[in-house]
Amino acid sequence: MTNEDPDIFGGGSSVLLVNVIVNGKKGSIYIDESGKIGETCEGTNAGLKSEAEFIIDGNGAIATPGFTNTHTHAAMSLLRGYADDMHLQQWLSEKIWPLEAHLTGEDVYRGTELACIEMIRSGTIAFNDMYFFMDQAAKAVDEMGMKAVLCHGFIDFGDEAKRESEIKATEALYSHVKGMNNPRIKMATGPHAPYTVSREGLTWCSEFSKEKDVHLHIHLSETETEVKECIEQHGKKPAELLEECGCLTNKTIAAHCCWLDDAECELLGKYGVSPSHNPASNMKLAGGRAMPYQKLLDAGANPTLGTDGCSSNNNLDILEEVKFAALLQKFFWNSDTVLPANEAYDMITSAGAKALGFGPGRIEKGAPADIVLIRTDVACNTPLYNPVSNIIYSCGSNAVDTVICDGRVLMHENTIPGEEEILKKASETAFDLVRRKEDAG
Ligand SMILES: CSC[C@H]1O[C@@H](n2cnc3c(O)ncnc32)[C@H](O)[C@@H]1O
Ligand SMILES: [Zn+2]
Repeated sequence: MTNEDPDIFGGGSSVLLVNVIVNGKKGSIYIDESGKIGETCEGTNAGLKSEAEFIIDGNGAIATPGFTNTHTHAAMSLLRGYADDMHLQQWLSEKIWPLEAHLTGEDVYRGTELACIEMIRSGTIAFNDMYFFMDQAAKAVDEMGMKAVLCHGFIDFGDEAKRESEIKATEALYSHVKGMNNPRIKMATGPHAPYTVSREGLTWCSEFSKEKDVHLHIHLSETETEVKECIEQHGKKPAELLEECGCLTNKTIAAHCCWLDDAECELLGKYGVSPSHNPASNMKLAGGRAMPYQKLLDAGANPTLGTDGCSSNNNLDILEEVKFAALLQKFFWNSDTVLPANEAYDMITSAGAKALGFGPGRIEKGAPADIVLIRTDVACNTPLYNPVSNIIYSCGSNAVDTVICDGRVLMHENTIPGEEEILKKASETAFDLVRRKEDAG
């Protein structure tokens, strides 16, 4: 592949991808100035060469739809390696929340930039994010050229004053994102979890989501303890509580979903919820159970994949995650056929894109040009009997060569403009955050 002109990163240009494998055949893809796929065809399509401002020779690369990460806390990239090998509640209350209390908007901006770099490197073009100072996350996403659904993590612990401030933060994010007028960036409501948000808070979030037609992003049934406590406190299982509060819709993304029982899977299916499977985080925090993927799919839900934050994973590599998902499902449910490669691939392409409302997640005429080129001239892609099998099971992120989001080239020939400076700033910011916490005692 050649990168003769650095302006290839600018966006707003027509690009012709030649010599790529697209939908299983050797061919070309034309991307128009508006960032849409104009045409895909077999062969080199010499006719279109004269129209395109840039030509990228894929040198036999696989052209795949860009990947979607449906659950993360991007700026937690700054907390990578800060607290490992702990029980979830202890990890959150003793290490993570005390450090997060010192976060600033600048931290979230730098952490989200770093997260974008990491996600782009694994072929991710869109993500669903829950954290704090989300106007700063939005600024980073805007500059990095990715797509994201952003929510302020809403926690009230049943306290009315806290609820009022969370409502204000959510409303402020709504106005901010609306004002940005960037179709790649959307907001959602983000009730953190049934164990951290009151019924009133959950109901407010569901009503606001419906009124504004935005997504709702929540953690659901990650641990057995939270399920038991929900039944003790509310006399209901967590998914039933969410139904009662209006939180289950086809714009709901529910992270983890490990401990759902059959009836709760049916509920998520009935409302067309998108569960986000987070296998690395669940294994690391020893959640004890894998998301019931097959039950959710059969019930009509839209299972997708997320990495969770960098403190419980500890990276944002969706290709590593998808392999974990395909393996964990088989291991935990003792079935060698559950979550086959083609379904795992759907989770990170079409299902993920559907969950966030970012196009079909397929390479087809008229779709947003969200395209990733994966090198085939590397050991892990040799031989290439089945591109989808290799993407899920063998190739890994170091085979990702070029990433295009809405027609804008974000990475080309393994290069992301500005990466060195972003890593430097993120490292300084992370150490400064920990120093501020230590200084405060
Ligand atoms: C209020 S913003 C999001 C909030 O969630 C915390 N978090 C990160 N990972 C997890 C997890 O696996 N379960 C529950 N909560 C998690 C994060 O640290 C933020 O405080
Ligand atoms: Zn999470």
